[in-house]
Amino acid sequence: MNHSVFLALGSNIEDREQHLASAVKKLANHESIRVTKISSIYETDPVGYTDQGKFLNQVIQIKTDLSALELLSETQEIEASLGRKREIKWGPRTLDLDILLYNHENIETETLKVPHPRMLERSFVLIPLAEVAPELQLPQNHVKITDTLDKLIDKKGVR
Ligand SMILES: Nc1nc2nc(S)n(CCO)c2c(=O)[nH]1
Repeated sequence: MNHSVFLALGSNIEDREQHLASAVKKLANHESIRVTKISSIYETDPVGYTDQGKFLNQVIQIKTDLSALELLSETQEIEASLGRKREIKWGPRTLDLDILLYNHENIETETLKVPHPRMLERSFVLIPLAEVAPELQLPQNHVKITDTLDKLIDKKGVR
């Protein structure tokens, strides 16, 4: 298992906790994936499309032998198996399973961008990520995740 990957999970359709737990279990049961770190679960107000229920968000670290694109098809399969219907693009979802970081690689294909393009402005991603990997240096800016989080909080004026 020589690739370190961080995944973001989110759900705002009940049973939210069950959807997150099922996704982690499916990943852990995959023969080429080992779940190595699991963050706390955070209840967060929806950002972007705000006319929807609160999310539960979580970040996990996995070690895997899968390539990034092989992992993407596994995550899409798990989303589909939990009933993910892409009705409204930014609308409610049973489960979102996003690849945040794949080693320290920059990947850009039609179907996959890593590091996740919106992760630096998402406190619902950065806070659980900082919990499981406080020493992580982000490939985008080579800044420690905890310092990036401080900047985001300053910018939003939340203290
Ligand atoms: N708080 C919160 N807001 C969100 N808006 C979208 S879209 N999403 C889905 C992210 O891919 C979320 C989310 O996971 N959490």
